[in-house]
Amino acid sequence: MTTPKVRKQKHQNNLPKKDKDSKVLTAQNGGIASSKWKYVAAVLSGLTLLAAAVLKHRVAKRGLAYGGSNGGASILDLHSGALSKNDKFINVYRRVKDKIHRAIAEHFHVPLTSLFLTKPTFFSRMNTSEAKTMHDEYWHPHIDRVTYGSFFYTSLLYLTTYGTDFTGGRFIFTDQGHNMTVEPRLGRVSFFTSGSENVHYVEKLTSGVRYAVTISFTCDPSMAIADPNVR
Ligand SMILES: O=C(O)CCC(=O)C(=O)O
Ligand SMILES: [Fe+2]
Repeated sequence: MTTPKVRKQKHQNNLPKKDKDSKVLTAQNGGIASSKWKYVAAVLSGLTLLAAAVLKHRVAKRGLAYGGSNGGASILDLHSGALSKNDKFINVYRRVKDKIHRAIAEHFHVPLTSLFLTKPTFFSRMNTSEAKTMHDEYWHPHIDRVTYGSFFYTSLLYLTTYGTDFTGGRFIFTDQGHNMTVEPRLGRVSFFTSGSENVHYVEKLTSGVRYAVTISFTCDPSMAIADPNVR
């Protein structure tokens, strides 16, 4: 969505037909679905869900309202998420980031110490406005490792709910055999390996506004970004 490399993958835009084994993880059922390379978790609960709701209002909505593209997709790239507060720092998404970091390490059997936050890590907003630049074209099937370079693992935390806040905008994994559709839901987390095994796209929105956070991790220490030890 954010780099020119997306355009190079445009030839893949013949949207594949869903195979009969495809799974739809609906916004209502709150379930868990996984395969070897992907995992869609149940919604966050307790304080982490509260943290997601706070992120939606304080960072995604307010932050993106400060700018915004003329087309249908906007991002606010925060990388480490460090924010000055009085005489120290806080991290605006530490609670959810730590939770997802642990979950990826556990699911993919990677030691926590070999899994580093990388960039871009960003908030996104999508709406039904007509695309004005290629950065607005989020609906092309793509491979995150190609698009973003440093990603080994992609995670998505959804801040709005399909069917309530927007329509269209479902996330589709296109691989045959493990075809999966994810309906975003506030607090739902999805993570997957960022390579060619997980080609995916987001359907065009047909109404409303969709907010999400993409938090990405790498196993290459040279691509790690500072993750300040802040509270
Ligand atoms: O917001 C989403 O569900 C995914 C967006 C995406 O695929 C990307 O930014 O690379
Ligand atoms: Fe992607």
